[in-house]
Amino acid sequence: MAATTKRIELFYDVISPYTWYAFEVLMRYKTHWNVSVELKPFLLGAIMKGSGNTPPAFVPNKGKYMMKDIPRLSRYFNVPLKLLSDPGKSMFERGSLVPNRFLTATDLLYPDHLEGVTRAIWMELWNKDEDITSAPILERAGKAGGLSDEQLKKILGHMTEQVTKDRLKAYSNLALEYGAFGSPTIVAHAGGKPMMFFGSDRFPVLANEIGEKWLGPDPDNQKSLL
Ligand SMILES: N[C@@H](CCC(=O)N[C@@H](CS)C(=O)NCC(=O)O)C(=O)O
Repeated sequence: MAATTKRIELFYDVISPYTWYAFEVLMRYKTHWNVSVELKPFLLGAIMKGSGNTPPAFVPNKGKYMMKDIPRLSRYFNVPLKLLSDPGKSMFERGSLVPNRFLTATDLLYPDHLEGVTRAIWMELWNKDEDITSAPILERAGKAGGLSDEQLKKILGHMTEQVTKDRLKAYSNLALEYGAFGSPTIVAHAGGKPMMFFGSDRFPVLANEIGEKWLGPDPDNQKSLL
């Protein structure tokens, strides 16, 4: 009998720090687990609205907790994430529509570059504290992610095309259909019904459910904690 082809969908918004951790873990595990990983940019604002949720930082004590939790997790996951100087401005005033359209257009035109460009945008916001709604910063991220000047020009022109807006909406709606209420939303397909997981802290459980081994957050790093 042919082995089941396992796949994992990562629905993600680059505005979410926890999602950077989940993204790197999945990219590391691509070569360890018998799975394919599909990157699906979505809009966290649409997920919050569609599910009737609110951002956790709106609860003051959760917000304070996150300021402590996020740096701890940066060390645990071995991801160079740093706190933002003005989270309100970066996360709620500027929001994530522009970078998500940039990523969606990248996915539509040059899907092989989506992983690299996504990582580079996370570096700009969550490591360098830059404005990821600004065209020069997106262009810098695009180049760091391997795009040529010509490709970048096409992507920037494609960001406001209907097909890009529709795709972003479709991925947000699909995530809501799976039961999403936040980011990261991870959907595992391993033969039975799709299994939805929320958070970068569910990997040991996910591994157990799909019959793969959890070797800690950074399986190629000897010091990785289990
Ligand atoms: N426990 C999760 C928390 C993830 C999280 O708080 N994600 C935020 C966005 S940065 C969210 O969408 N939260 C929705 C909620 O907590 O209901 C983890 O460790 O990854």
